[in-house]
Amino acid sequence: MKKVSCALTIAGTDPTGGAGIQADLKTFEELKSYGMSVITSVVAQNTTGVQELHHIPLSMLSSQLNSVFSDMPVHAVKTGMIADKEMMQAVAQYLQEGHFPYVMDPVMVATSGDALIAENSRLYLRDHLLPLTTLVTPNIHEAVYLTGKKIETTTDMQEAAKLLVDKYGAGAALIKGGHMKGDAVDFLYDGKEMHTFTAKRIETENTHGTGCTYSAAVTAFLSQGMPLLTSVRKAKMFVTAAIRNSFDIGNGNGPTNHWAAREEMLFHERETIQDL
Ligand SMILES: Nc1ncnc2c1ncn2[C@@H]1O[C@H](COP(=O)(O)OP(=O)(O)O)[C@@H](O)[C@H]1O
Ligand SMILES: Cc1ncc(COP(=O)(O)O)c(N)n1
Repeated sequence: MKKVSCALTIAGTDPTGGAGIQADLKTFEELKSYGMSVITSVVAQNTTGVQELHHIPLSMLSSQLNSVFSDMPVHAVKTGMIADKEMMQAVAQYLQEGHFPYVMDPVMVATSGDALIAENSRLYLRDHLLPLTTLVTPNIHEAVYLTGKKIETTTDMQEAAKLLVDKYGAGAALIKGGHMKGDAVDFLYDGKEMHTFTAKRIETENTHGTGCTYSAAVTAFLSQGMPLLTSVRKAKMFVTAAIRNSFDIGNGNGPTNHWAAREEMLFHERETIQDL
């Protein structure tokens, strides 16, 4: 029998295919994990912003979760947009029982600035779901919200990563520097050590779905049994290549390129192996 690694995303949708569930499934596919998805909200959005939101009824959310967990192997889970407390509670039930890595992308606001989760539910995410994570992957704005501290420097980013682990109970925290100035530097704190991932900033406005793609890539590698540090290192390579080859389509922030990312990553890995 063929062995397969199964990754599940629990998130909202993007009909233009750049962010949310669609970006996650494209990423899983390119990285050779079997992709599964539970939809929390249907979002009418595109590269310019969010036009309308429809949250899936709670019973239907639970029913989808039950369909997956009662039948399929689940080797890693990521969550993205979960609109309110009740939905978070329903998801938490399944995560508490599972013995798989869990990556939380604490999605709050789309790249366009539109809110995706209720203001009064954001701290519920921190207080109830964060302690269940293997990894949480906030951008700067989300890290400020979750920690209540301002972030202006790379030292502030590292402090925030430590707080999320030491005070709020995340398994590990990856603070992303896409919204800082200069190089795209991310910090991973795993409870023991601080690791730095640096990529040259790519001059582009096409960053719709970068956070989704990054956390989905980490989830795919974790589903294949790779250690956290390796998974983040490879995911950083993947998302950087996806941004470098992004598509200039739509009238706003264009989407990233998943297939070019896979090709570039494979090429890079072959070169590295030859160098050894
Ligand atoms: N212009 C860019 N050039 C290179 N890397 C980028 C760029 N913008 C974002 N990144 C990287 O993309 C990933 C997603 O980060 P970020 O944009 O901060 O998250 P989000 O999409 O959640 O707002 C991070 O690894 C970040 O460093
Ligand atoms: C359904 C959904 N989930 C998440 C995002 C955030 O996207 P980004 O990765 O650009 O922060 C989004 N725009 N839509």
